[in-house]
Amino acid sequence: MLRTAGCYFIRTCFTSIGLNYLPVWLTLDYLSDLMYAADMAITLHTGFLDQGILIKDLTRLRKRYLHSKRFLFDLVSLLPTDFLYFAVGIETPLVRVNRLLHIPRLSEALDRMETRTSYPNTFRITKLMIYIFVLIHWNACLYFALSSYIGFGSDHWVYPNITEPRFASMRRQYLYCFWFSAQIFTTVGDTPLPSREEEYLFMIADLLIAVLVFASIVGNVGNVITSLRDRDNVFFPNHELVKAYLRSHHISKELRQRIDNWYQHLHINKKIMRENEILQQLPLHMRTDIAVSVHLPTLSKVTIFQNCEKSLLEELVLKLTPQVFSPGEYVCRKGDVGHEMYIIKEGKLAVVADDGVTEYAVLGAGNFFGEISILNIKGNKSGNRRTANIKSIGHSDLFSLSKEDLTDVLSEFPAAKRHLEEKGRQILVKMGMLEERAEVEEVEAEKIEAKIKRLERTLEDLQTKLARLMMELESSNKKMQARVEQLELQVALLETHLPHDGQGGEEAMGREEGVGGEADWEREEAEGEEEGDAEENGEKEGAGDDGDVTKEGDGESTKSTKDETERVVEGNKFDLKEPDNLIDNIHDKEKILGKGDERPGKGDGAETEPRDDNQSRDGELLGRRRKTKEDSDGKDKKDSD
Ligand SMILES: Nc1ncnc2c1ncn2[C@@H]1O[C@@H]2COP(=O)(O)O[C@H]2[C@H]1O
Repeated sequence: MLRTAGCYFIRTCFTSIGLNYLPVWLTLDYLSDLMYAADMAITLHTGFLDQGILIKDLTRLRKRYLHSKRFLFDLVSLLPTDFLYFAVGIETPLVRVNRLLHIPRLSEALDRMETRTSYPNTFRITKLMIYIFVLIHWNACLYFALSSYIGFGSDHWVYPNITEPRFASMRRQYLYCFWFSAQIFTTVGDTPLPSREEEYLFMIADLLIAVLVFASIVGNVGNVITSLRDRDNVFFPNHELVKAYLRSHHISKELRQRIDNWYQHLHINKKIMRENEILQQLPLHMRTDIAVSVHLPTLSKVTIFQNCEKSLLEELVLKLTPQVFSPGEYVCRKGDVGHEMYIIKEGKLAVVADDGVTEYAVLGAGNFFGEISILNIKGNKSGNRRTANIKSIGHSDLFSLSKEDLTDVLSEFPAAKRHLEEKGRQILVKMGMLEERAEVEEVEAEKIEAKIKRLERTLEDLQTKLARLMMELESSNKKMQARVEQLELQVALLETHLPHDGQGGEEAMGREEGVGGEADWEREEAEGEEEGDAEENGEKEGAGDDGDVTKEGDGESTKSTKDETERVVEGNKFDLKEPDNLIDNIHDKEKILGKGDERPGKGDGAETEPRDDNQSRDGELLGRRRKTKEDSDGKDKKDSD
C-alpha cells in the first residue's frame, strides 16, 4: 500500500523516472496485485467476532465479505485496467489509478498495529511521520508535474531548467521537489515567490494543508508527551506534587534528600508502586492471573508458602501491596502495634537492637517478618506489639500483607497458620518472651469456653423441647375439658328427660329418642375427631423428628413425647367410654321404667291398649338404641383394629 501510495505518483509525475525504471515498476505493480489478490482470499477466510463468539463458518464469512463495502473497493482496485496500456501506451501509469483505492487499508493496518504494539507512543509518532512523508512526497510530485506543465525554468518558482546539467539528474529532480514541498509543509516558508496564478493557487492550497499538518504534528507530539507523563503518574507517586508540599512545609534538607533518593530509586529500577490501583480496572480473574505471574516467583520462595495450595497463593497474591524502603529506614520498631506482616522481594533487612547497630539477624529475599504481633500467639508477652526493630540495609523491596487480609486467608488454610505460629513461637522462646504457663492456661481457658458454649447450646435445645411438650399438654387438656363439658351436658339433658312424673308419653319418648340419637352421633363424631387428633399429633411428632435429625438425643425425647401423647389420647379414650356406661345406665333406667308399667294398679283395661303401644314403642326405642350402640361399638372396634 505504501508502495502504491509512493510509486504511483512518482511514475506519473516524474516521467523520466517512470520510463527509465519501467521493468522495476511493472514487476512491483504485478507483485503488489498478487498480494492484493492474496489479501482478498485471506480476508474471505478470516473469522470475525459476533457477540464475543468467533465465527469461522465459511458461508457466513463469505456472505459477510461479499456484502461489505470493502469487497467493492477491493474488487474495483483490482480490475485489470492494465489492458488500457495497449490503447494509451505503457508510459501512462494513470491507467492503474484504481489501485489507489487500497490506500484506506493502510490506515486500517496502522490502527490495528497500534493496538498491538508494546510501544504505542513511539508507534504513534512513527505513524505521524509516515503520513507527513507521504503527503510531502505527493506534493513534491505535483510540484514537478506543475513545473513541467508551466515549463521548467520559466520563472523562479518552478523547477529549474532540466537541460542544465545541475538539475538534469533524476535524483536532483526528486530531492529538489521534496525539499520545496517540505519547506511549505513545515511552514518554514523560505520558498521562491510565485509569479503565475497556477503557482499562487498551488501555494495557497499547500499552505492551508500545511497549517493542518503542522497542527496535527504539534497536537500528536503533545499527546504523546502528556500520555508519557500520565503513565509515569499512574506508575509512580507524583514527585512534583510531593516536592511542592515539602517545600511549603519547610521540611529539613536531609529528609527531602531521602525522599528524592527514594523517587530516583523507583524510577531507575522501574519499581511500580500503584500496581493494585492500575490493575483495578481489569476483571478479577485477569487480575489474579497477572498478579500470579508477576509475584508467584517471590511468594513461592517464601518458606511458609512453599507447600501451600495454589488457591491460597492466588488469594494472597491479590492482597499484597508493594513497598520500597530506603537504606537505614526502619520498617517497624519494637513496641509499635503491628498492623501488617512483610515478605521480602528484594534487598536485605536487619533485626537490630534498640541502639540501631547491633544486628541479631539479617533477613533476605524470600524471608518474612512482622507476623508475631498480628497472629495473637498464645503466651506472647508482647501481645500485639512488635517484638523487634527491623531496619532496611540498602533499598529493599517488600510486600506488605495487612492483619485483616492475613487472618482472612489463614482462616481457610489452618496448616499455613500453624506453620506461621510455630515460627513465631520459636522466635518468642529464643527471646524469652513466651510465657509457657500462660499459653497452657490460655489453651485451658479456650477449652472451657468451648465446653460452656456446648452446654449453652444443649440447654437451648432442651428448652425448645420442653416448650413444645408444654404446648402439646395444654392442647390435650383443653380437648379433654371440652369433652367432659359436652358429656356433662348430655347427662344433664338425659336426666331432665327421665320421667319424673309418669308422663312417659309419646312426646317425651320421642324427644328422648332424638336426644339419645344425637348424643350417640356426637359421641361417635367426637371419638373420630379424637382419634384424628391423636393421629395428627403423631404426624406432628414425626415431622418434628425429621427436622431435628442433627440434634443428639432427639430420638429419645421424641419417643417420650410420643408416649405422652399416646397416654393423653388413651386417657381421652378412657373418658370417652364413660358416656357408654352412662347410656347403659340410662337403658337400665328405661328397663325399670318399662317394668314399672307392668306393675299392678298402674291403670285399667282401657289404659292397657295405649300402654301396650307405649310399651312396644319403648321396646322399639330400646332396640334401636341398642342397635346404635352395638353399631358404634362395632365401629369403635373396627377403628381400633
Ligand atoms: N531473632 C529474630 N530473627 C528473625 N526475625 C525476627 C527475630 N526477632 C524478631 N523477628 C521478626 O521481627 C518482627 C518484628 O515484628 P513482629 O514482632 O510482629 O514480628 C517479628 C518477627 O517476625
